[in-house]
Amino acid sequence: MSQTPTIARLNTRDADFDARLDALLAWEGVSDHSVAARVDEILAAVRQRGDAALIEYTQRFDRLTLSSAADLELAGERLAAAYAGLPDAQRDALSHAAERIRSYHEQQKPGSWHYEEADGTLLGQKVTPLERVGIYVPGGKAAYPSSVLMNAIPAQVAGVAEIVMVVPTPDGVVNELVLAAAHLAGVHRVFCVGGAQAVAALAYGTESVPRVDKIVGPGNIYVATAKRAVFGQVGIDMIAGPSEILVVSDGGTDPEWLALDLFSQAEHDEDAQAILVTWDAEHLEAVHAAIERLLPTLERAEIIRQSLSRRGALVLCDGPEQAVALVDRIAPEHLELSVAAPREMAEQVRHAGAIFMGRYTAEALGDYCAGPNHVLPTSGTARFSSPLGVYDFQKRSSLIECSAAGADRLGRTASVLARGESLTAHARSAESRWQR
Ligand SMILES: NC(=O)c1ccc[n+]([C@@H]2O[C@H](COP(=O)([O-])OP(=O)(O)OC[C@H]3O[C@@H](n4cnc5c(N)ncnc54)[C@H](O)[C@@H]3O)[C@@H](O)[C@H]2O)c1
Ligand SMILES: N[C@H](CO)Cc1c[nH]c[nH+]1
Ligand SMILES: [Zn+2]
Repeated sequence: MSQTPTIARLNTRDADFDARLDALLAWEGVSDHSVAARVDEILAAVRQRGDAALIEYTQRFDRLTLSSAADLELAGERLAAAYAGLPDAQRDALSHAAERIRSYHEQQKPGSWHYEEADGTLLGQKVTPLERVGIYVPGGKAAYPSSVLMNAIPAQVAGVAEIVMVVPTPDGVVNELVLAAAHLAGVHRVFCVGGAQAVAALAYGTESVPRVDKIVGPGNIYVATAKRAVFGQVGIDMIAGPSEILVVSDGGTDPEWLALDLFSQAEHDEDAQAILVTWDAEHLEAVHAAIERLLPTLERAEIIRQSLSRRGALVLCDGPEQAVALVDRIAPEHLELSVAAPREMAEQVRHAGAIFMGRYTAEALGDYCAGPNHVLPTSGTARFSSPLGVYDFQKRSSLIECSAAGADRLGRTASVLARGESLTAHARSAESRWQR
């Protein structure tokens, strides 16, 4: 009986390489009709029946029975108590991570700007924080206090007035670190709901959950599909689905380090993706051997095994240039450049959510405390999306103030263009301010 291999082996020289890689990259869930149909049904139910539907779905998918809608929300004192009750080591680590994330995001803060032309006309851009945002913190297969910090801190730095957090608490199990992180990061309200129903509640509002202006944060296929579906009703940040890592190695890094780096993302979800690309055939064998050796030692071995066998790959390519071309084709969420000259290689890369440079930079450090955001575009959307940042929590308004002379000068150009469009009311509006 043939056994499913732990991880696929691909060679760019094989005739079926492109087809096999494309099949691995296709994230089934995104186009899966049954997921989309279920999400549509959930969104419609929450939109129509509000809290009642939210309670039903929470019972069905998170096995949490709530006696009333009021139980959906956790009080601020509960968050503060969680923070106060943490062991010192956890409180210190959370604070250290929060400080580093805050410092990094402070650098992103764009200000309003304007300039004046010679005739006194002023042009500019006013930056305004969003009023109320919803942050989705995943919680189905693992608890993510780090995601609380990564979502809430940039919102706070941007000056958002109200941060509403949703997080599933399967079987009613509340994670103290998640609550403590919410307290530390200045989250205003926390609701114990997850999945598509939580996204629906934030998008449409229910009797208990306030409707928000934008929903941000990562989640599984139900969350990602729901965010895509409500876009337009509310803003969304990006599609941040199951985690991904692409490691490019020149053969000089300890194979066990790389095996663990691949595991670190594979352990998130059976749908997560971990890929190694190298042009050193012996090294590929060594990483493969390290995977087989270390996998049984991991607590989440079963999730990792499924993720690696379904969506993982060890790819042998011809050299660094081909490796960079593969990176751009895959556009991974996380890219590790485990090579001798990582900065030079990073300059060649166009598409990746975050680039981790050098043999010592384990992607896991970025997940928790390096400082940059860990909410990143997945499934190839790094081609056009960026990491979650302060800019996601702000919007911009253009500023225009014409002097009398400026109104005359611009009015003459506008008049010609408006008449060219046969929009004569526009033309006459501009002409009415001419100085004659
Ligand atoms: N891209 C990023 O920045 C980033 C960061 C952290 C985590 N992640 C990813 O987020 C995901 C978290 O997933 P998770 O499952 O642990 O938590 P989750 O909170 O995203 O999903 C749990 C919810 O999914 C819903 N659900 C589960 N099965 C369902 C079903 N059969 N039908 C309808 N709804 C169902 C339930 O409502 C449940 O509350 C992982 O894929 C992880 O890799 C991504
Ligand atoms: N790797 C995840 C983003 O894809 C973030 C995370 C949180 N905790 C651990 N990892
Ligand atoms: Zn991670």
